[in-house]
Amino acid sequence: MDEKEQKKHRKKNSGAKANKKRKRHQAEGETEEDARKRNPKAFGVQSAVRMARNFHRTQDLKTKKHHIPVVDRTPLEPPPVVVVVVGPPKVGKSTLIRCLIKNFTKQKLSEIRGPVTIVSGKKRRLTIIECGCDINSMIDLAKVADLVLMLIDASFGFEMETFEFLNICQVHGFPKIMGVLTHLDSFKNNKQLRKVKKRLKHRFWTEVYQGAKLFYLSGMVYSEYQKQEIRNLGRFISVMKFRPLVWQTSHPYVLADRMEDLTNPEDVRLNPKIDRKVSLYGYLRGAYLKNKTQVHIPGVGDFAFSEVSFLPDPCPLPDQLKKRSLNEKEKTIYAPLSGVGGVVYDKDAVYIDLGPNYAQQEQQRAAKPSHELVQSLISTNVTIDSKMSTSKVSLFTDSKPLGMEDVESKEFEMPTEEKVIDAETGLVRRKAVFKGDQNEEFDEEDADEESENEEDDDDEIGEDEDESDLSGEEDDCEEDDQHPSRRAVNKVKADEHLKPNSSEMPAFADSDDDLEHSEDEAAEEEEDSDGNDESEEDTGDEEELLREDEDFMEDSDASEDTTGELPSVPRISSKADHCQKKCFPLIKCSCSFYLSVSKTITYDEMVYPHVGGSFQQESDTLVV
Ligand SMILES: Nc1nc2c(ncn2[C@@H]2O[C@H](COP(=O)(O)OP(=O)(O)OP(=O)(O)O)[C@@H](O)[C@H]2O)c(=O)[nH]1
Repeated sequence: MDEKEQKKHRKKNSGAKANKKRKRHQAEGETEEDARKRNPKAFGVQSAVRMARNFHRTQDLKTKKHHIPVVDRTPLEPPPVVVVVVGPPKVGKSTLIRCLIKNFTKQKLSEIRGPVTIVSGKKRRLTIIECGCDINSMIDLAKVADLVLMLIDASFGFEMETFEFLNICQVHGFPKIMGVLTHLDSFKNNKQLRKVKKRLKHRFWTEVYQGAKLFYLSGMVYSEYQKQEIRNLGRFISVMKFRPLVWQTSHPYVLADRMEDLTNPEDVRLNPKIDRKVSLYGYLRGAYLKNKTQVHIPGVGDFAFSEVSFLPDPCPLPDQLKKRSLNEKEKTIYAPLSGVGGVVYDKDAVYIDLGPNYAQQEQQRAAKPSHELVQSLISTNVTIDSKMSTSKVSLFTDSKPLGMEDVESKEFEMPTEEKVIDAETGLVRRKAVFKGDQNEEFDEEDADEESENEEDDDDEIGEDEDESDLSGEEDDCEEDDQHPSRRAVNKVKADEHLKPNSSEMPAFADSDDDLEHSEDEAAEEEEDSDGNDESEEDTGDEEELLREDEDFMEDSDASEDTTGELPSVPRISSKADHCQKKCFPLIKCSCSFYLSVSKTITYDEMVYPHVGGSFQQESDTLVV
């Protein structure tokens, strides 16, 4: 019987016995070298390819370690990481910033202007800024960027802006760059989508580096990118590590997130090219900043600070308590240029943020017209009286423009004010009463009577109702041989012309002078209207017709008085003063805009943020 060959005994490599054996060998002094000698085959080169691969790997690791000794000067509480969102026009930069802000802070910013600082984690803040498509903005922001989100429209492919920015980045050292593909929803075919993604990815890797991170935003839901994708991107940004760039760590620099022009607005008005004194606010990055050092402001030039001071952190990191995530209170946002930032203490004022909703409403409702009003008031060189006398107003789209002569031609009158107390709410409402309203009432009554008698004057009543038909028939008022009801219709027409005229100057309507005047006027108008009523009671008679015409002329006189007072200087100037006080920061903004584009002005002790221009390395410090 053949005995089955027994399995050979395998030496134990682990366990108590093996450990005992190993210890014994060590005690005897046998090293790895000895083991190699004892069994050279086991340690010999098995495969040349594997050997080469191993060699490369160890070399790679060694070179990686060479970077580590770079001194990281970031303080214990580091400044916010500068995230620059770059891309061609309409690629979705603003949408992405809005989504990121919403993701981190649960707040919606309708309009994004300038840098927005948010707390993104327990130890990280982000300053997100959109980079315009002009080369100057790119140059300036490439210097200060820690992370670049490079947006690419996948439906279109790469655009020149992307490559321009990449080239610019090479000058001062490459910041971290992440690609973001948008407009992926425009692909209906999955195969094509995959192909495009692959092509763009490889192109991106060639330009940036092999394996550079590329995010895909696959489409929009209610004008926002998909929540999960934004969350992933946000998470990635908030845990990402940054290697300090030599240029950035060796230069102190400030990315100004707020600016106040401290120059007296009156001086600026008198001389728009006056030297300005400007305060810039922002986090200091890179290195320490000495007082009275020279600073370079891109696009403007080199200047010296007059003063540098510490301010409380407007967007602080949360307290270092042992917890996993931020609570709602800690998710702060600071974006003064976009109108967000709570209470802000300024050199000469305190600003209180009234919340995003309020800001939006204000912007939509009141702010915009008042901007224009204030700006036009500041930039005006001629008096309002003279302007009013030469200006013309077109009340309806088809009507001929009305000048001062027309207003003085005794055809129109201002409405009178009637205070109406609301019985339910007790509110006092200021109703504008036109003479024509009474005429209208009369017409209606008259028409009722006439309709009972089945007369043909219904057409005129129809005209009365149809305001638009009346607009182009001003000259008819002067004709004396008209039917009285027709006359009344024309008066209504005149009043209607005045209605928009009064709304031409809404800003002056609530001044005190105006109110006082309106009361006087109201009394006057009441008298006039009484007269009118009398005249309207008897129609068809020629004498009455003439009398009515006289009344009309009187009314027109009244209207002349009213309209004559509209452009009077005290009323307007008082309102203008009021506006100036109310909108003070806006005035400063408008002036600063002017300065930023003008380079012929000489400035003294002035610092000014301007994203544009090239950096000359004459000064140590950079303020963007
Ligand atoms: N379908 C689709 N539309 C997008 C996508 N991304 C952005 N949009 C739309 O593109 C338009 C432009 O978006 P914005 O965020 O204003 O683009 P932008 O780059 O900030 O534009 P500029 O500031 O003018 O350069 C908006 O109407 C977005 O709704 C996307 O992925 N898919």
